[in-house]
Amino acid sequence: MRRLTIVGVGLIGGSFALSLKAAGLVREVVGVGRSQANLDTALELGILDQATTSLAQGVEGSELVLLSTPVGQMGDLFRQLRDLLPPGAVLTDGGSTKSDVAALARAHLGERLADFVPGHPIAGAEFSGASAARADLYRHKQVVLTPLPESSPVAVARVRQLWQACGALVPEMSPAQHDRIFAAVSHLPHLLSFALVEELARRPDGEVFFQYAASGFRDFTRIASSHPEMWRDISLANREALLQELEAYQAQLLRLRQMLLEHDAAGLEAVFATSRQARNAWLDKKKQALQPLPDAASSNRIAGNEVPDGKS
Ligand SMILES: NC(=O)c1ccc[n+]([C@@H]2O[C@H](COP(=O)([O-])OP(=O)(O)OC[C@H]3O[C@@H](n4cnc5c(N)ncnc54)[C@H](O)[C@@H]3O)[C@@H](O)[C@H]2O)c1
Ligand SMILES: O=C(O)C(=O)C[C@]1(C(=O)O)C=C[C@@H](O)C=C1
Repeated sequence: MRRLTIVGVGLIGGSFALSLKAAGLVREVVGVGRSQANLDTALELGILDQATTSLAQGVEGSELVLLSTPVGQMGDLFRQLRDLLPPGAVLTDGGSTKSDVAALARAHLGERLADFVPGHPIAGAEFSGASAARADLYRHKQVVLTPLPESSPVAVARVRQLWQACGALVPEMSPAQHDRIFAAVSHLPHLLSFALVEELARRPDGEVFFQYAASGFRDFTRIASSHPEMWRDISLANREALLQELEAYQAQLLRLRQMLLEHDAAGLEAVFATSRQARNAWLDKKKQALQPLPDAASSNRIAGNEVPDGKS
């Protein structure tokens, strides 16, 4: 591809650019940002070849545009891109929520809706900005596409091919199913982690607790170091599903509370045992999915999926 544009050059967009550059699939990457300092970092790190704060300049002559800003920015970007997206260009995004993004695209993109393919890389970290970007972030990770009925099959195939070239597996599902799943396995855990740390930080004697907090606390709260703006936008965008998951979790906490009140040792142990078994089974399955196939000639093939070698 001659020119790729990344709107929002942070962990997700920067890693996509680095990965496609490493695969030799893109000649020039243009970054559009709102902070010059972050764009300068991206230029220094070789993520970008050109940088601008103007969306109009940034998408000029581009063949593919990735929106990798917080999801709260996307409505405004779609509104502008309806007229700015070059003819023939494909538009995609990496936002963590999909029903809101699909609705915003439908509301603002007009005839260019067919060129839009919503996506979500299930890979990330608590770090943000261009300096957090890594060429291998998507290797052996999943990238969920939630194509719209209006999305052109050619655009979907193109986006799928590029994520596969980054080393990712690319399942598809509906935006609603996506949001239900990720409310439970991503959005709720972040809410809980932020909540615990903030509650301790607000205590007048909070310092004492932090002083003695160790690896259990560190593991549970790693994601509370994530970007507040990004998580504000995700929480509000997926509010309905998140509220449902929060209710289910509250019911579970009440159940545990009752067991504690009743000194119900067997009940507590049964919950912990089921949880441990489920988590270990999940980890084993993940490990197995990453085993190379017996006849795999290269590490680019992994069980159940073909991952191309980056040449198109
Ligand atoms: N961090 C993760 O683990 C993760 C994983 C999967 C998906 N996502 C999603 O990917 C997107 C980006 O996340 P990230 O972790 O790369 O964030 P990030 O903070 O590292 O990068 C986002 C960048 O977008 C820029 N930006 C914000 N508004 C802009 C605008 N209007 N125009 C141009 N640039 C703008 C910010 O200044 C920042 O540099 C979010 O939608 C997030 O929900 C994040
Ligand atoms: O590893 C992390 O720090 C992440 O938060 C990554 C994580 C997740 O919850 O798994 C966060 C948000 C995304 O949309 C996808 C992935």
